[in-house]
Amino acid sequence: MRCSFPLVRLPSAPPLPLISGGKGRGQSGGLGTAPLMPATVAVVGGGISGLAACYHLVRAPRPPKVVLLEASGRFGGWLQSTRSPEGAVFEHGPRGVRPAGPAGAQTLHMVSELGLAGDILAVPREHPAARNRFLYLGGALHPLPSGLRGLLRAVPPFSRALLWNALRDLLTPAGTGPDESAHGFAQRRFGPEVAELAVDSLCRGVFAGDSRALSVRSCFPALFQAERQRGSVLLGLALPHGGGGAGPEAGLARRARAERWSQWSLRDGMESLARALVAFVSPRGAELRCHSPLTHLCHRRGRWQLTVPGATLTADHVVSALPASALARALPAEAEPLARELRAIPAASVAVVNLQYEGATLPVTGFGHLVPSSEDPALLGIVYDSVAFPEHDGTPATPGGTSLRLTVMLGGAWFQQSFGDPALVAPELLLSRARAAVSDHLGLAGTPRNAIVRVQQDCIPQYTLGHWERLERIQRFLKEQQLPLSLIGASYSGVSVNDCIASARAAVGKILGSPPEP
Ligand SMILES: Cc1cc2nc3c(=O)[nH]c(=O)nc-3n(C[C@H](O)[C@H](O)[C@H](O)COP(=O)(O)OP(=O)(O)OC[C@H]3O[C@@H](n4cnc5c(N)ncnc54)[C@H](O)[C@@H]3O)c2cc1C
Ligand SMILES: C=Cc1c2[nH]c(c1C)Cc1[nH]c(c(CCC(=O)O)c1C)Cc1[nH]c(c(C)c1CCC(=O)O)Cc1[nH]c(c(C)c1C=C)C2
Repeated sequence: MRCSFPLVRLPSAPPLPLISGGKGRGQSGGLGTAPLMPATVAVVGGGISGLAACYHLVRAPRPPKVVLLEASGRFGGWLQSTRSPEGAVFEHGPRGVRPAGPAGAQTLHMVSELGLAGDILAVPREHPAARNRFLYLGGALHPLPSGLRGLLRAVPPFSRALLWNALRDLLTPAGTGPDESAHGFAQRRFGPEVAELAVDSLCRGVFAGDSRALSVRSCFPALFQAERQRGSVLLGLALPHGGGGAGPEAGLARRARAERWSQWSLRDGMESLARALVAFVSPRGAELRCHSPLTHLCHRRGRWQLTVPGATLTADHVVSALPASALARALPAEAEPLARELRAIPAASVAVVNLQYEGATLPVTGFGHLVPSSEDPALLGIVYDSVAFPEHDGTPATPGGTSLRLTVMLGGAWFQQSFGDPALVAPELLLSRARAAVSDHLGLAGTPRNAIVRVQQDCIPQYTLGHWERLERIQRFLKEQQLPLSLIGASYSGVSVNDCIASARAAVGKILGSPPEP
């Protein structure tokens, strides 16, 4: 079966007008082009991005027919929460969402409309889980410097007061290259110590990635822009900048600002956000199909044909909320230029080990600690879940006792070299590495009451050097071929839950010709 990806256009299917992602739309994110108001939209991939796309589509004044295809037997993608018989909640994917910025506010608006406002668990900015983060280095935990003390005095493991790094940033001329590794950028602007300890760990704690391979332009766009626009990262972040505060702040977002939330979760865990989206979109006409992996996607005579085992569907517009590599696998040979770019967006695997200890006490209190790659490449960090969200601890084994939840994250960009093939690694090995780390780093040597090991394969996309050019080539291909295909999700312009939801909203805005309400 041949598809019409090449520049050949059939006479019966004249090109439909394009809605460009450019002027006047006021939204970025969501790669792709769209005809005006398609009758049928197929959304592929039922993670938070695909579900959020369905949510915005069904809320349109005249919604198109919406079909969602999900390969697995459940919806939510990496939003995975387990509740133990004692009522403890364990997160195997995201555990906290930031309320800040327009994307944070839009997510909260959605949460509110889904009827979840009463389920929010918020962490205020003054809380230890918001204020304290640690580095594990040289066999000891070190608080990450904050406030004036960290600026003026040398705080181990840093050998100098951060003021010197700040001065270096103020005096170093802005870079001129189109992109740079996060490591190279930090080294140039703040010096080797900040690059090797702080930025190395930051990249591990957000992307499970290697700062020497990750792109500063794509992973930390605010830092990159700050340097380019103000000549200094610190000045750029401190001075007011255009954009940002778009849209009226109401409801939950206003409450989040008033109560100074730093992050939030949900009483039944993050997966309950996916469940609420399914419950919202299904009665509004969206057809949700799980166990329906897309195996082939092609564009013929102006319509999409989507092949899933045992069936072929047609649609006017496709929203791909798949990981880039999964979309590449479904494309026909004629779309090789697009598939090649998509395959070049890799993803890192993370072993997520949830542990719960009875009657244990942490030596420090905070969000958790990160481990620089120079200390132990295999061990990314440990989240002290009970500090941020004690409501998820469940009932302790003994009345009046305590039940401490921790999550150890292992592997990431170092998975293969540390543990071998993620598909073959023995869970017992990961569990023993995780328990050893908890014992060595935190002094908790007992037997955990609960232990869950999940190997999350290819779970965090890696925006490597030149990622922005890849996105431009993808965009150009879609535009030249006039393909009614939108690419959303973590593979492109931000991995956070907020970014994924924002990419879905922006793509639906382009499909419908106006930004979704509100
Ligand atoms: C361990 C971990 C911790 C994280 N922590 C945080 C955090 O604290 N805060 C935060 O904001 N973010 C966090 N994130 C990031 C965030 O959770 C993810 O980036 C986000 O959930 C990705 O959503 P998505 O819908 O784009 O992709 P996915 O969740 O990957 O969804 C894609 C879906 O497509 C399906 N699929 C694949 N192939 C096919 C096919 N051929 N046909 C049909 N369907 C297919 C998959 O089964 C999946 O359901 C974390 C991620 C991980 C893995
Ligand atoms: C140790 C590994 C990881 C930890 N969390 C993640 C990994 C790979 C994944 C992750 N964490 C965050 C995000 C969303 C990013 C965003 O823009 O909101 C993702 C995908 C949040 C986050 N976690 C840390 C930071 C600095 C951030 C960014 C937002 C913020 O500042 O809150 C640090 C951190 N992550 C982990 C630990 C143990 C840790 C610090 C102590 C776990």
